[in-house]
Amino acid sequence: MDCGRSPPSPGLSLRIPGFAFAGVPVLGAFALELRGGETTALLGPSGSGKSTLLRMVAGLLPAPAGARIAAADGGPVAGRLAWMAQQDLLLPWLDLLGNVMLGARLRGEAPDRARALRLIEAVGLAGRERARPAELSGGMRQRAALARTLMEDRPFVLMDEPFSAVDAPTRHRLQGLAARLLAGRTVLLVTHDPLEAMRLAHRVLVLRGSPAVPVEVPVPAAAPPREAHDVAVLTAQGALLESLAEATAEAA
Ligand SMILES: Nc1ncnc2c1ncn2[C@@H]1O[C@H](COP(=O)(O)OP(=O)(O)OP(=O)(O)O)[C@@H](O)[C@H]1O
Repeated sequence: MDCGRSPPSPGLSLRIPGFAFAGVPVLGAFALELRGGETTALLGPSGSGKSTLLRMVAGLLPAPAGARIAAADGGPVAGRLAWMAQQDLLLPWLDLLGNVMLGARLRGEAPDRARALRLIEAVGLAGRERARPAELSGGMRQRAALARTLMEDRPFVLMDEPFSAVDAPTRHRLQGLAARLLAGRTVLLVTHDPLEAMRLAHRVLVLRGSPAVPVEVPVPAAAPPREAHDVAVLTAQGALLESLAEATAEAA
């Protein structure tokens, strides 16, 4: 199934004047353009504000005064976002098909059952439509979560450590699947995994400093998805790891 978007999704423009929780600064002031149809990976030390930024973009946290989060096509951001988290957030009492169609049901719309079935097939879960989440492995549940994210067919996709809870080979397969199915969307991917960032992202940012601001790091010349064993990917992964170590030392 071709889930890519053509033409690609619009870009997202973020201008954050800084952000604090109860007076404790978390994010510094910065402006960031997420290019349309591209995946931007965001890394940084634990507590540097990655999820905070993601939640702000998603509208789950009130943006501070003076912040601007805008779509490059002038359209709204709210209502055009899909979210995929580390926890699959599947409802245990619904089967796989019910979970994939949940968004439409919650909005009181008639779900597109044929599309849901095609997406379930695309993530390799055909034949498991009637299975409850408890009957699926962790990797299968994340694939189900990916199908549910794609079911929303939103131009903007926010992913918060989407594959961190699964084993390395499963993560590797899920990354390939996500790259194929999310092609053309504007994706902001929070991850702790430098290899994941270098495989999937057009641009890689590290939150550095205190309060933290995103700093761009070099990526291999080839367009993503990139092979994990590619020398350029491994070299970039090493450099990213060093940048993360420096960021962690700065934050300590
Ligand atoms: N609701 C909240 N109220 C107060 N402080 C918060 C709240 N949410 C997060 N924080 C604080 O804001 C800072 C940034 O948290 P955030 O979850 O964005 O970090 P992160 O980079 O995503 O971390 P991790 O990699 O561990 O998930 C942390 O110091 C955290 O304790």
